[in-house]
Amino acid sequence: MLERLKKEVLEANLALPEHGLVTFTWGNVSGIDRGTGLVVIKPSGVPYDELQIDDLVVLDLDGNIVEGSLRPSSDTPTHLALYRAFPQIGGIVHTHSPGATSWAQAGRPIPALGTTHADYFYGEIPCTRTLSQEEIDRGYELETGNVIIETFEKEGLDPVAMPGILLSGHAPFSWGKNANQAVHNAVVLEEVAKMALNTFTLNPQIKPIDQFLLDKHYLRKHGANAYYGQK
Ligand SMILES: O=C(CO)[C@@H](O)[C@H](O)COP(=O)(O)O
Repeated sequence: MLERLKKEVLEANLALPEHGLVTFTWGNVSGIDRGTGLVVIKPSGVPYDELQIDDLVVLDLDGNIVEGSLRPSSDTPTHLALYRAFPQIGGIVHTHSPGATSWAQAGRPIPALGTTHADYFYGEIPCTRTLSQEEIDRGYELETGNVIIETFEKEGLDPVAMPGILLSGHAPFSWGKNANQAVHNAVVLEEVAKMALNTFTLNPQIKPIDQFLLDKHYLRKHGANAYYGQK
């Protein structure tokens, strides 16, 4: 079942330690087949160097396990909530990458301080509010998804133009049209988080880049008039 998607999700999970985004079993990647509505996700707590394709878990969007003998990632409810709310996305990554996690723990959004940021994220990378005790008691991972969705609705954000977010006190989630693009965006989020930390150290008074420069860089890579690369 879903062999091609499973292969893509396995390779995307194995790319996390390759890019230095995870330590031990931290983090997870999933992908969705929009035709069937089935999601493939990493099993919970399995070391990446032991992960096999048959360990992956297949679920429907209600969280029912369709295939797999292992327990799915503990973050599965978050992934499923985002797939239900954001039909444009096909892959999701969660990590505790140190740079982005530092901003999340500080409860601060990452401002667009340069063109590297602007190439991938159309503006400030948002940070959610913290969850209440009641929300945590209701279901931490599901409410984590809900607070991400709430943030996007409140700030009027497009999940395609803003393929990531910071969970206050926790760590980042990134996404894309598929698992591989979600990993790419997770790598970029970590890079721009580290760059922003260093930029503020060099110049604490730094301000976000001008809107026209943000537009120039984002729109040269995305949208109908994109001209970057060989597409
Ligand atoms: O955020 C956390 C733990 O705080 C999780 O994302 C773990 O980092 C990975 O959990 P599994 O996917 O292995 O259940």
